[in-house]
Amino acid sequence: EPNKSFTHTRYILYLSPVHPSLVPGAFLTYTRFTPDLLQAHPSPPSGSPLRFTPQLPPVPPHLLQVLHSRRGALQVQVHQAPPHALPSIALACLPGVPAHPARPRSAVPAPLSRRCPPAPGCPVVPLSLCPPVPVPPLPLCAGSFASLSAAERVPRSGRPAGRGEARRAHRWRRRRRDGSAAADAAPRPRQRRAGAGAGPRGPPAQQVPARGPGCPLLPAVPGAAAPRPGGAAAPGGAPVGRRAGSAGPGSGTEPRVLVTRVLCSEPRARKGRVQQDARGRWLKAAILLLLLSAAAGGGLVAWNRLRSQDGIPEGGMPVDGVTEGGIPADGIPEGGIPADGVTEGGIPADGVTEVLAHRSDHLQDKFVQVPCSEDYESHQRFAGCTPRKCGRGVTDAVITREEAERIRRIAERGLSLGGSDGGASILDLHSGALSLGKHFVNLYRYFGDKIQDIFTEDDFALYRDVRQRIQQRIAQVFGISSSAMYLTKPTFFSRMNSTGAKTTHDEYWHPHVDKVTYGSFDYTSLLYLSDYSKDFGGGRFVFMDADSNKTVEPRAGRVSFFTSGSENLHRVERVRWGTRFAITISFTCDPQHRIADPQLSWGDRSPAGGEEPGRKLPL
Ligand SMILES: O=C(O)CCC(=O)C(=O)O
Ligand SMILES: [Fe+2]
Repeated sequence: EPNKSFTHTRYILYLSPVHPSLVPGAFLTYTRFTPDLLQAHPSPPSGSPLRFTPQLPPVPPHLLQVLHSRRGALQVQVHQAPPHALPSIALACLPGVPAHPARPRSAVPAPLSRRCPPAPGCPVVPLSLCPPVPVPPLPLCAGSFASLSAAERVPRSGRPAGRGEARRAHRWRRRRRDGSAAADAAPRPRQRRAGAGAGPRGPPAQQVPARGPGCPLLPAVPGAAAPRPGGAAAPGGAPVGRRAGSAGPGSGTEPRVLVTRVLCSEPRARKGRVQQDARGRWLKAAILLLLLSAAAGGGLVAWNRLRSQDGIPEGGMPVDGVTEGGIPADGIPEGGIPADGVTEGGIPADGVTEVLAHRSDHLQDKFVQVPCSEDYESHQRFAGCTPRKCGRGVTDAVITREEAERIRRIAERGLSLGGSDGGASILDLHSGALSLGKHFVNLYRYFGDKIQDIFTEDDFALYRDVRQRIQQRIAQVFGISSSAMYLTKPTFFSRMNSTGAKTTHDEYWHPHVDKVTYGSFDYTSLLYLSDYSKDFGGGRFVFMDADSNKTVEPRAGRVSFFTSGSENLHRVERVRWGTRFAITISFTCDPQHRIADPQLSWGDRSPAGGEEPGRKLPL
């Protein structure tokens, strides 16, 4: 429902542990609005084979951010940039996953649904088609948001809403027409169930109590007392909730999934209604005056800081449709409206962003340990390799700037043969993939033995040497054996600039978890080949932690490495100007996903010949 008063919305999906399909190690998946960006989020062992599908248009993908995933609950945030409508969410069962509690872990499907063929074998069935199972009522907790004032149930697919539901929806509409604050705060009953073609949704129904400290996130209580929305205003705003479970006659005992929508910012209109006395106004004016004089004095300092921090080029302001202040010419700042203190990718505008590595630093060894996520538990563990210690490190002491320069020239030469129409091009010497226009070609097939005019043995030797040194450093820092970890795919050069994306492949700025996105990764490393704020602006790497963001400013020769699970959710800021080069070098603990170092001879593919680019190495 378009609502200009709100800037972002949180959906909290509570996965009922009583769902019949709950099996250890099953997966919750979500999409980022476009099917080909379909990503799976491996849920913890008690997870649910539920598919979470925000509707495709009209909210652009970069407005969705997975905030949090925990046993039984996934929290996503949608940054709403008016006039985009809020997305709908459809939840669906993945049939074919037998409801068998004793299902062995090893039989769990691969976590990446991109690898799961959409059909047959992996059809998405709307939640409402899942077999209803009566469950005992459970106590309801409302999460950390203080007052969820409204919730609603989803009628079963194909079944028209009951008369009670229709009546309540009507009442809601009437309140809304009357302009009551309660209706403002309440979600509009949905007309269609997302993705399922279902009839009208239930009305706003329940007010749930504030969650006490230590109150766990629990699924919905069927048939819980259901005061009307608007009864209790949230402190500091009017968050509203939306619940979806199976509804209908008897459905009070069939909660399966609870979707809570929390509108996180206060309606602006309300702020305007706040009375201010004359003293308050005078105080405001005085503060403003103070701020203005401080701003005048500090302007120069701020400008200089901005130049170095945000990578504004010496020659002036960024180009390519990006205006001063980083607001693209389309009027919507990158990632939506940064009201409510949040900008794209959840970087809080209130300064809760720490710099892990400044471009100007020369870091010997920086390492920050973070608790491992449970992601590794849903995969086979490999002794001496699978992360037990998780974290992120940055070093400028493994690869020299000269070596980075040479590697960068390899990337430039390779990418000069192709290049994406959009802002992100890749060159994967292992698989041969090279961006070309809106597609990829195979370098080795396309250019054959001409490859040897482009790259030399020395280039490939340096590439190998560099990756081996990075591998050794990772092994040393994480206390594992270098020989127990293997290069995996994709390992690739990236070239990013401020050209607008032409395909989803160009959208490199989305928050993601490498283990989810790429499957086989256990350790990710990035070797930067150009300098932030000198060669390009924007394009910082951002670890997105729950409490703050931590940035790594690229610098030629800088190696950033981290465990690939969701303890290291991250994104790359959009490049504002210039060109950014990097290599993503990835490692796996699973020998099955091992790949070979690239060979120049791959360009000379005799029928008998040699290893296939990108082919997995035999065990
Ligand atoms: O280039 C970067 O800084 C990060 C790239 C990245 O996140 C990835 O390749 O998965
Ligand atoms: Fe990544």
